[in-house]
Amino acid sequence: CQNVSCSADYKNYQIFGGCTPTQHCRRCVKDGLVSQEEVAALRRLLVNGMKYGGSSGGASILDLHSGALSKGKQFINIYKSLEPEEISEIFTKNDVAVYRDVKNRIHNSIVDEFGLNGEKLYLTNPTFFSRMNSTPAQTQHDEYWHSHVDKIQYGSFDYTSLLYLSTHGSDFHGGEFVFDGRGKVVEPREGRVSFFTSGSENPHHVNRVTSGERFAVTISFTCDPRKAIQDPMV
Ligand SMILES: O=C(O)CCC(=O)C(=O)O
Ligand SMILES: [Fe+2]
Repeated sequence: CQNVSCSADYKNYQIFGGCTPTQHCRRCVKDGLVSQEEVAALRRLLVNGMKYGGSSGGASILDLHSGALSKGKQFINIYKSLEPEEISEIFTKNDVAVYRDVKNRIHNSIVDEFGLNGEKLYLTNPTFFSRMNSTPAQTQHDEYWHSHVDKIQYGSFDYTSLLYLSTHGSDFHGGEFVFDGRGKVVEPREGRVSFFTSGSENPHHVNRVTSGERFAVTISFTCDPRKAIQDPMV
């Protein structure tokens, strides 16, 4: 991991002991936390979900918690617009168990790396699968290449994690993850997990994908129990 000085962003929110990053801000990359079989299951889930939707531009998301799925220029809620049989074509109980296990492992890794109290770090919204490709943007949601700070963009985030389900240089070109400033790059590769504190100490963007398809999962954590979300139900 690489240490960075924490920004003052967290002071604009309530501070939660044993969780809020006020002293230790960093960026970590871990390989080997997630197995090839798990990656394959999650990637299949994402590809299956996209059969029922997909953005008309270059960025599509599927959020199993809220049910949001990109479709054309908008979003549908899979739990409202799809039949139960269609939902079961997207994911099985086993796939959801894989998702939960992987998420818990990443949670534990963040807790260890930052010395947190595990009971005080919660999953938050939005947590979602993403597919990015080189299709020209149709709406702002497709413009994934802009620099941003997750805590400012999404509010509740304190720790952001990213799980990559495809590999830069073989499944797709472009699409590197870049921390702005000194331009430190994380090359997406299958099973790689990157996590970092979500404040202004870690502004970042994704380079435009020039060919192929980039699959990832954004898994977000908060220290605020009021912002906690539950595992998806099946
Ligand atoms: O997919 C990525 O590598 C980064 C996505 C991202 O920055 C975000 O979801 O906030
Ligand atoms: Fe981000």
